[in-house]
Amino acid sequence: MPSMASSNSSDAAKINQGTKSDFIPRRQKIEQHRKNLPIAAVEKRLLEEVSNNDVLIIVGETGSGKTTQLPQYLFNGGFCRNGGIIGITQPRRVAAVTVAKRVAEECGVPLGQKVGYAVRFDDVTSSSTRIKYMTDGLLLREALLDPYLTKYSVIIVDEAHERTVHTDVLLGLLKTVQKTRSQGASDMLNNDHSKAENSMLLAKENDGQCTNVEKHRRGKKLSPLKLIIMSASLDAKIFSEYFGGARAVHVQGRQYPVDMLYTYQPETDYIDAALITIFQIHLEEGPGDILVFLTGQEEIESIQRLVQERLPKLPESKRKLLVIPIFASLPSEKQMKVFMPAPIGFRKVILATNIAETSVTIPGIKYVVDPGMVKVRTYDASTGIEPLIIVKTSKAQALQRSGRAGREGPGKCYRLYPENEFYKLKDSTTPEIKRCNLSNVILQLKALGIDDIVGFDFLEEPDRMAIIKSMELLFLLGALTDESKLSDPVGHQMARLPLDPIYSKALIVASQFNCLEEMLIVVAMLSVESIFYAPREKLEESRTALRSFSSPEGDHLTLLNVYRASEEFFEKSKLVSGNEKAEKNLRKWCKENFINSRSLKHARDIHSQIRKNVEQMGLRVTSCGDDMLPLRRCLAASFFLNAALKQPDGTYRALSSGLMVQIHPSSVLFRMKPECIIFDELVRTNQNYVRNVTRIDFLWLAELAPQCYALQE
Ligand SMILES: Nc1ncnc2c1ncn2[C@@H]1O[C@H](COP(=O)(O)OP(=O)(O)OP(=O)(O)O)[C@@H](O)[C@H]1O
Repeated sequence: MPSMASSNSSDAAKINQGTKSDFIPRRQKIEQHRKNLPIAAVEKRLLEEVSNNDVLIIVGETGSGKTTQLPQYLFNGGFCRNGGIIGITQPRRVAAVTVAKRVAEECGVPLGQKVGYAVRFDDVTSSSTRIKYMTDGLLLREALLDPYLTKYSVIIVDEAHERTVHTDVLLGLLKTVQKTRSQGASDMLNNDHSKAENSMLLAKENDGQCTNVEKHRRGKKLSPLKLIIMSASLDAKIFSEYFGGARAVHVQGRQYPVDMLYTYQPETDYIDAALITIFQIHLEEGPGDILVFLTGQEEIESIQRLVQERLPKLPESKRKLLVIPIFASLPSEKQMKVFMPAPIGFRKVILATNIAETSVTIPGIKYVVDPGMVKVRTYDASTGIEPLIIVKTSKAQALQRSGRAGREGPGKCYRLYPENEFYKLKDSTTPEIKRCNLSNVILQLKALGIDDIVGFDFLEEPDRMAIIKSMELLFLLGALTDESKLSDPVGHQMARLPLDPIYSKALIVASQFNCLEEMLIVVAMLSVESIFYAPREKLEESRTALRSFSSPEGDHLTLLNVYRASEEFFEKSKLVSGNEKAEKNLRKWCKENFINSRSLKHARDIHSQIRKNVEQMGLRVTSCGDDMLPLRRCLAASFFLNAALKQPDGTYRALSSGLMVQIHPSSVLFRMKPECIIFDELVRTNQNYVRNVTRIDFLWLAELAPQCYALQE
């Protein structure tokens, strides 16, 4: 058992927790709760600050009420007058959804009316929505259709300390939007350029050719935009400087104290230490649920298995422990399970990735276990590889994690490292923009009309090499012209699809190769994690199951076979037993075939969503039937940057980076080793492995991607 030292580092002011009876109606309880939040004491002052400052930075402790309360104060303070919307961005969809639900409840309105949310593929808002929670990525996409974000009177960028690439780009964009909007539309319509533009647009509108954006621009009066940047652990200075010395205010006080505990010694195996700590809390501490932060699905599933294996060894009275996982690739209805109360007498243990790190309040959580590790994607511009690596969290992340306790009553946070290690952690996380492939961002900026990427006013400039490499990739995919402008129609179509540029390209090419029906399935299946699972004790059986789907042409076609087989089974089952029973039967079918039913369900959802997208764009959804040649050629025509050639020793050379790679053992082509392949991703463990691989003909590369391969013949 890791021995823990308690620290009084929590300087939290304990405020009246109330000992009211549970019989008080829920609404009254919520009202009482709202009044007790630290932010409530400064409501009036905050409203004045927002009125007096166009940009305001708010820093306040976790749980003080920023995310849920400030939008309501602004609404009541008249900031939605004239129909303006208060938009609040979150780095993660689970936060946007759950906070919106909570705020709708606090306001006593149905979700989707006054209070709503919008995340990729899920919009729960209406024309009456005035408080809208959304992901930062979604607001960026909205800017494509409404470049001045005219429907918003206030935009709050929440959890800005996370510095996601979307938050960083959004801040740059908002800076320009705010400037333009404060100059006002009267200005726009009065200067000569705008007058000329206006009459041109009027003519177009009369001819019925005006787009929505243009209609909007024509004669629309722009009102000023208020911008608020918020976090619990924000380096206010960098944001303040970026916005020309913007005002920063601090909201003091925390709702409940959180007792911090550290180990005496560093832990050699944090998984084992987490497992022991879960049982230590369960057996020795009072009631309250446990939230454990892990780095990914694999770790979560392994701890879930270990807890479940050990439970039967406990005395019967201690076996009521319910393990619930939450990670990004889990379908959203499964994610929502963590927010449901445990059955009476049970304690919940939530195993989460950093998806549950910021903004969310998970009811019942009293104990947080933080091993101090996180998985991050990095980007090596010279090779184009984006390896996922496990690193120590920053101080900001550690604070956010501990902040998930102490939201409904006093809490405890178990950091599985010594206290002095905490002080050695980096203050904040390296901004994602400095460690990611920028092709998606560049595509979006270009679609917004921002052509000079290097000259864009970034909060922190990305690496030049990363910009150049990403532009090169977009150029080779045909999204950019020789002048680095968005190409028509391919570049514009790619920007409209909410997918990685290579996947978008694959869908666009597939419509020309008459295999879009199949490519939609392949892209949906590639977008989810681990379709197959192979339990150690049933390795042989799972291999046999996989063989029944496997295609000698490779993994993409194998994934297609799985999807088609599952659809066929589902449709037949639905005819016989109805929809609900068919869903249940499908889960059973998945289990028998060693397929991860959660991942398959997620792929089905993504499939129907992207199908809608391509149909709206007017792409032809036709099928190549049983002839898989067009699909493989289409994969070559879109994944050509991920092509590799077999070497005499059986390894492969990736053609665009020159890296030596091997086919991952999970691939159906692992033993077959065809001459030439394309792959979906390159992962670096002890070796460079390529995953999701398809056999192609080397000559197709020169034919289908001459911009890349013609000269190499
Ligand atoms: N879904 C919920 N269920 C129950 N209580 C909630 C819920 N959401 C919020 N609360 C309560 O409201 C308080 C304030 O939450 P809010 O998210 O506004 O704080 P915050 O200051 O934005 O915190 P953070 O910086 O961690 O996001 C929480 O501490 C919790 O007590």
